[in-house]
Amino acid sequence: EMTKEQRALMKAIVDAYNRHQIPQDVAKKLLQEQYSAEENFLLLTEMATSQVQVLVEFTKNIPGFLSLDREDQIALLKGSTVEAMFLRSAQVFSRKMPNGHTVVLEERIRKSGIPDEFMTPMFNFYKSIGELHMVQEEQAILTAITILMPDRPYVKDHQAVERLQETMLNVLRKLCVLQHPQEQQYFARLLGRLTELRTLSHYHAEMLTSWKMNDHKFTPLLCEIWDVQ
Ligand SMILES: CC(C)c1onc(-c2c(Cl)cccc2Cl)c1COc1ccc(-c2ccc3c(C(=O)O)c[nH]c3c2)cc1
Repeated sequence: EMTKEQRALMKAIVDAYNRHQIPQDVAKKLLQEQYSAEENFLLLTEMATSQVQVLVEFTKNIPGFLSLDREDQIALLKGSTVEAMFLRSAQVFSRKMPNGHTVVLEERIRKSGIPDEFMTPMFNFYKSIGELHMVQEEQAILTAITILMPDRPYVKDHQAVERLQETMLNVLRKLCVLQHPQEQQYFARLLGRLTELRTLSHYHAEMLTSWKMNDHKFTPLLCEIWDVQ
């Protein structure tokens, strides 16, 4: 059973996860603008920039995050943004957005100059997340666990991050038993997705390089968080 503290922690994280979403007018743009590769790239850049802002706000609401060393907070954000955005966009796909967003988002990603060799692993990941049928609480806590990864580059106080992440892992483990009682290994499968996220973030670094080579422009926020340009 979950303790009172664990239930309070889960509520705080799920509320933050729901409170911070991409503004609807930005998400709606996916449906409106036309389909040139240039236009798609610009739209995805706008979505990513908006999503980074949403992630920063969500992260600040993770209990204990703001008590971490400031430089470690930055290191965790920089190190986890791509993975958290793969998780978030995967959830958008598995949510089967009502007004066809999913199809449009997939189309725009497929036609945005991303080299084909990254498409397969990316959409395999989206499929594997969809098959898990995560509940919202699991999505929110898994995102927090991804952000609180102690072995990100440049993290100094490894232990402080590990303590926070461990608290989240304990909540997630209990939540999985509650939500998927018939699936013994559900928790293990969820954590397996975090390994897949690491591979995707390596692919993403190569995607960035190939976009940079073709002189694609990013926003100042993305340049800062992804150390491009
Ligand atoms: C700079 C650009 C070209 C880029 O580089 N790598 C990636 C990239 C890609 Cl192409 C795939 C995965 C991860 C990244 Cl960073 C991207 C595009 O990133 C994103 C990030 C996030 C959304 C995203 C989030 C939420 C919602 C949402 C809702 O919540 O209601 C409704 N629509 C959503 C859309 C889309 C695209």
